[in-house]
Amino acid sequence: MTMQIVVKNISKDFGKKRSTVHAIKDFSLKVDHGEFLGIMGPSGAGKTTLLNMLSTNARPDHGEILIDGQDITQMHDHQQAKYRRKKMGFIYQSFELLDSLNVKENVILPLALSRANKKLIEERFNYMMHLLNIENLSNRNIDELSLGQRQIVAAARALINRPEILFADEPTGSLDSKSATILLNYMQLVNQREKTTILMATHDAFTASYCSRVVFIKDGVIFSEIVNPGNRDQFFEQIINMQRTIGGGSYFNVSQNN
Ligand SMILES: Nc1ncnc2c1ncn2[C@@H]1O[C@H](COP(=O)(O)OP(=O)(O)OP(=O)(O)O)[C@@H](O)[C@H]1O
Repeated sequence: MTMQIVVKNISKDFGKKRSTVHAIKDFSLKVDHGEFLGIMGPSGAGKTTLLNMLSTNARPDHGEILIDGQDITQMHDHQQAKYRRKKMGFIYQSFELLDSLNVKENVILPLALSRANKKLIEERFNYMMHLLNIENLSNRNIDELSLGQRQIVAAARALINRPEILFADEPTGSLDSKSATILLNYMQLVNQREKTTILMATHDAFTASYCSRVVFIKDGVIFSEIVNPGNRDQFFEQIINMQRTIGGGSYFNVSQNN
């Protein structure tokens, strides 16, 4: 695999002088093409701030973020917006599906916005619905779907324009364990079939056990990392142990999905 993302010494502060929060501190990271990377750490560790900077939704105060050699922090806002539309997909806990549109209209939205031709839109739509096994939901309204179904539909929308990088922030946060498992299996499938790089922040050890590597953040810096040994149960145990080492109290959810 080749290097896709190179983060060099980025930092991000919030607030004014006296009450400054150093959310991310002199942070460096490398991610290969096709990795499924988990980002874990206690509440307030900086996970969301990091994902926001990697996805051009926030700018670091210092440092560089190279994606395939290009420093995305140096782009103008409109260039970043175009870059996001073309290369990135997003799955967040809150879905952000539009209630006024049906499933199909929601899923094809990213392609429709980038004015793709109709044939391509139909092809990609059919492929995604088939891949995620939700063809039967095409004509439903969003308010007729279960939480789990909404999350899978949100995943289909995030993936329809074949993003090179998929960002997921607590994607299983509002799902029961069955729906979470279904979504994670699909994410893994997409990672393997489409070679999509996935960057996922989560508190949940079961969710993280689907990753190929997990980095643990504490107080804005990398605390440690673990590579999946090729066995999910074993990886799960290693993740739980690392969570215990880092601390962060009961906020870590180690049992819900297992
Ligand atoms: N817009 C903001 N304004 C001020 N402080 C912020 C802002 N966004 C984040 N922070 C602070 O930066 C630190 C890192 O927050 P961040 O949301 O990245 O953590 P996190 O690891 O994602 O936490 P959680 O697991 O609770 O979502 C926290 O101390 C947070 O309070």
